[in-house]
Amino acid sequence: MLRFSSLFVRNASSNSFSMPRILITGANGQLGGELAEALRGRFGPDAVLCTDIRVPAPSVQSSGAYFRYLDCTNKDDFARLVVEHRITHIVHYAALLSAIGERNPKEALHLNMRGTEVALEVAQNYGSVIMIPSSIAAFGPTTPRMNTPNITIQRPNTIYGVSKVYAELLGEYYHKRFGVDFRCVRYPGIISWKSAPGGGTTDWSNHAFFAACEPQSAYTCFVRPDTKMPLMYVPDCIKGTIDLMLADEKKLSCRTYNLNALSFSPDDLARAIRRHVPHFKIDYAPDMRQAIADSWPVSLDDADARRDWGWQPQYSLEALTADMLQNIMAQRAGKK
Ligand SMILES: NC(=O)c1ccc[n+]([C@@H]2O[C@H](COP(=O)([O-])OP(=O)(O)OC[C@H]3O[C@@H](n4cnc5c(N)ncnc54)[C@H](O)[C@@H]3O)[C@@H](O)[C@H]2O)c1
Ligand SMILES: C[C@@H](O)[C@H](N)C(=O)O
Repeated sequence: MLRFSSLFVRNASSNSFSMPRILITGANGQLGGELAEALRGRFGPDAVLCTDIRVPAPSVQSSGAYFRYLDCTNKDDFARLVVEHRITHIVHYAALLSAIGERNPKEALHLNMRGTEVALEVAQNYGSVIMIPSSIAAFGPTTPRMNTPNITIQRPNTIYGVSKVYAELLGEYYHKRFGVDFRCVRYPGIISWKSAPGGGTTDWSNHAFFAACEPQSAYTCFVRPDTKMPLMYVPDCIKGTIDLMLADEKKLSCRTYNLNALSFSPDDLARAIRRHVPHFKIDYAPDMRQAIADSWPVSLDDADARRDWGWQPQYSLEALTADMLQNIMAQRAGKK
């Protein structure tokens, strides 16, 4: 059920909060609804305000979270929602991802850069904690690809990657210069079944599961079979995000953290899917996304996140595969 923000305001009785009140930008994307649902489960029905420029996605509607229209590049509108809803935490998700960003570089430049600037300004002006996810896309072809360190060479060659480095550095600047409580995780490619991915280079890892559950059970993959990439199941991503958001500030030795979980290729995934769907077929037609994938890490060193705030992913490739297939099949049978 979709809820409306007038109820949200009615329950905000003072300016001091023992519970966080979290605004998510770009909440209609792959990750927003899942995060909203987890946060409401943890902090109660009034804890989350989802915002986006599209009508609420099914995952946002089923999360039960309040929804308001917000173009995150509009500073006045953004500030108004933060004030009216007594927001204590901002999760800035709105962005154009890697592949779609290369098709629309000027649009990506505006949304990803301006959106970040506005979100940080609002966080500074109203004292909100701000989480902005970065990505494996913040690395580039000259970065060490195996066990990529937290601090290393960052010379990405996509507009999305450039914008993620900008978000990391600008957030750290706002932290040092203005005391903004900026927190950032570099997500790998995220795999989920409730919402489709938004146009990235890791989308194959989602598409293959949905194709496997079609009657013909066949998928044509846009990167080569041996393209190993860092990937993660959405429950691990959401848990990591919330854990960092709530972590004791004194324990944070840095503001931007690598998060690692799994590394696998389309060929590895096809073998895992065939353990459940033996007739699954995969073939390959690499396109421009191959060059992007080849410029990104294979795995990340996430020792800092493990040490500082206890990051620990739960899902293996086998567990993720079984859970994805079971949920997609239940969804198709009308049971989800
Ligand atoms: N999904 C992944 O695999 C992944 C991996 C690494 C990092 N991330 C980061 O996590 C965040 C969320 O990713 P996602 O996969 O949910 O993205 P997505 O592309 O699925 O969703 C982005 C959302 O932003 C919204 N949006 C576009 N323009 C907007 C505007 N002007 N104002 C407000 N909203 C606007 C879109 O309508 C969309 O709902 C992004 O910052 C992304 O870079 C995602
Ligand atoms: C990796 C991540 O940022 C996104 N899934 C992309 O491929 O663009």
